[in-house]
Amino acid sequence: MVERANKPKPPTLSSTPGLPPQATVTFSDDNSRVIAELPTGESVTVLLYGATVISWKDAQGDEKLWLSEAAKLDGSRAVRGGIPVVFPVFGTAPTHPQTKDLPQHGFARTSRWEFLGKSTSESQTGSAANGPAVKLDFGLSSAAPGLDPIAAARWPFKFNLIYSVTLTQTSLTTSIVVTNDDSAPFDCQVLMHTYLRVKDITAVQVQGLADASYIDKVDGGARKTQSAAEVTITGETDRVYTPAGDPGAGPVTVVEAGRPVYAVTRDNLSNVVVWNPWADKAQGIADFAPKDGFRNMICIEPGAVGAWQSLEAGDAFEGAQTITLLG
Ligand SMILES: O=P(O)(O)OC[C@H]1O[C@H](O)[C@H](O)[C@@H](O)[C@@H]1O
Repeated sequence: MVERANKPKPPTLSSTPGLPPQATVTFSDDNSRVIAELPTGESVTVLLYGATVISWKDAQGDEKLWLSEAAKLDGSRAVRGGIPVVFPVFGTAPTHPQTKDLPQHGFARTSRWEFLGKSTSESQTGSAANGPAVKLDFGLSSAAPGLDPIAAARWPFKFNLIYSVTLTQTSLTTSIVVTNDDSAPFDCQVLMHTYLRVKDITAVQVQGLADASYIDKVDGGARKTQSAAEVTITGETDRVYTPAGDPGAGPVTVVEAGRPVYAVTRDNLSNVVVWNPWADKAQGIADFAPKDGFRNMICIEPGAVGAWQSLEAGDAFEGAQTITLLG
């Protein structure tokens, strides 16, 4: 049962001018969520609350993201699942003067964003046409009526965020541009808290993090190095990885029962958080359901959270992730 804060307007459906009829992309915007569906059946749903991607389905209708059955979709709390946007602080930062009073993961995920519009194009893989792609743009600024009021009062900077969600037949890209519209500099962190759906967490291996340094939040923030070639999940896992080299260098790949299923590539996002609450922690998270749902999810969270992004007045920061379906 979907809960809504306001009585929705009737959905509006429209096709896309500029594309041939057989390539019609379908849109629905009911003032609480935006849905886009490619002619081949892939779809994405974005809740305006938090600009949270709450569903990404392939052409067969198979869901790629994990969303808690107890997730609140009515704006009463951050969505448990999908892809919440973390800004301007990851976790909490009690010793950082600018963000010390903000709630966990900031306020982007608890603000109502504005839908700025949609655009379509032909996506390419190398030189091959890859069908239509659709891009949905969302905005949140310090002047927005939907800004979380409590959080905004605790972070009094002028800012602008543009968040874009791009769907192709084989991938989902989320990208963010943070602009400092203030006359003073500010520090921020950004992260895309992606809950990927898996069939059985005990059969999952995460590749692409070998030799990366990480902070182990389950072990009191100890600094470690990933010695095994693959990360496997056998208990509560909460690690902030900093892979060496350029963020664009190589994907983080989720392999399930020996079969690669997702490749996550990063653009200008230096960190990757790997999170699974496992049984005990899931038990204590009120909106986590079913309680054994930790078996069907793994969070792979690209972000810029290992250090502060210091933006001078007028400066911008841009980062993106692309999740590609494999196999
Ligand atoms: O419960 P939330 O505020 O949504 O946070 C969920 C999780 O987010 C990240 O993955 C952090 O690394 C975890 O420490 C945290 O538990």
